[in-house]
Amino acid sequence: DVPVVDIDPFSDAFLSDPYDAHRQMREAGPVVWIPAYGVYACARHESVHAVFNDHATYISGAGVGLANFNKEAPFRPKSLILEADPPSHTKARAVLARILSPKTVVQVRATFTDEAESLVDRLLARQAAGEVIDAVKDLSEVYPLKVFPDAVGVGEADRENLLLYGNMIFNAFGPRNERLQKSAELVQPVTAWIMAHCQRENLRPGGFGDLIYQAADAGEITHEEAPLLVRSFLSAGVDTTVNGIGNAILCLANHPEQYDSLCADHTLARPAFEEALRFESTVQTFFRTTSKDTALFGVQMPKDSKVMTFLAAANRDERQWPDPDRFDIQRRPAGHMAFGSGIHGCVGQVIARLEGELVLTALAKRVSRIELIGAPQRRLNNTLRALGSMPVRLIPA
Ligand code: HEM
Ligand SMILES: CC(C)Cc1ccc(C(=O)O)cc1
Repeated sequence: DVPVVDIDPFSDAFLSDPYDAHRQMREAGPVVWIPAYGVYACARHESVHAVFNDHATYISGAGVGLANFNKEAPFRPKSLILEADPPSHTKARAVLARILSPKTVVQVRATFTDEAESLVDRLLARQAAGEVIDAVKDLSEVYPLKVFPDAVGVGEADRENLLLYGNMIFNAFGPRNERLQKSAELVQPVTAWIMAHCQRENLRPGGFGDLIYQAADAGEITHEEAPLLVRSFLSAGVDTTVNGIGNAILCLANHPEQYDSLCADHTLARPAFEEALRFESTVQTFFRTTSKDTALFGVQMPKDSKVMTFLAAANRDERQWPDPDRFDIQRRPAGHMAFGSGIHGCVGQVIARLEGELVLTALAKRVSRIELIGAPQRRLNNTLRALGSMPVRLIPA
């Protein structure tokens, strides 16, 4: 029967350094049982991929966190896309996929590029004037908070609410632990601010948010659904890229020879960002729920069971990747699970890749080395691999 793995995947120790426990779970089998939370778990690439690609057996409608919406009320009104199954998922997905499309990337690339290059220029000027630059507070938290809300059409004021909200939402996919309670202390004012900025009158005409209301005008979705889909942009569109970019900068600071290759060939910016997503996996875990009694790689699971998928563990599975614990920007990590897979695979990934590419390119053009001048501080989160601070010296090119 199912191998048991006695770990707590939401403890500080695990979240600070999960890699040995990932290996333990992979070695134990394709599907294991975590008694601490009463969940099945998949840490191998083959089983994580299998779960994401069978959306009828492993559903999202009962929540993609630890909480089973068949048994307890959601932390907030359900997402119409993330926490939905076909057929309702299909229409919402089509609307967001059209807004966050490769064509959109062409339209925003110049603006996103200017923002990245001018931000790095300003950081070098501040450093030359004697300031210590923090690659999290001054760069990876700043850039996504400028370009994406601008594109959605959110006003400039109080945007730090987007970071507070993201932190809370990603904690809410985990257990109701002290970490979630702390981040939920602000839930009232932050949620009020978020919902206000999902209303059409607070969204710039023609921005990504307004385009959702235009889809409602065209009858693709209802006007009641529109604000909740804008909420999806505000929930998923910032804290993810903040940490995707932060993790990529840390990887390059920790592997200067890789950064040298990037500086010698800027076309490596996109593969470098992709390899950082594989190596550090911004989104570490999330869940599905079995829609019927089923068996996965020989392990029987009853209907209504929670299945925890460890994307970060799948992304370092030696059965899938040669030398998986080596950060290598020349690797082509196609097939990684950092954006998920299947019908719920990240609908914003083209925007995420654009932001990552442009920040790394702006750095590679102007900075010959990123030196850590103090230990980076992690920001522990139930779901995200996140950084709190990273003091650096940016050696000008
Ligand atoms: C490095 C950045 C990002 C990472 C690592 C990431 C990761 C993911 C993952 C793993 C999923 C799958 C969730 C599931 O299968 O249940 C997902 C879905 C999603 N992502 Fe991203 N994401 C990123 C950036 C973005 C951005 C910039 C947006 C823009 C709005 C976005 C919007 C969404 C939405 C709406 C979904 C739900 C899609 C669906 O359920 O069909 N994400 N993302
Ligand atoms: C990695 C995913 C779980 C990120 C995410 C969060 C929230 C939403 C939403 O629709 O609110 C969608 C995607």
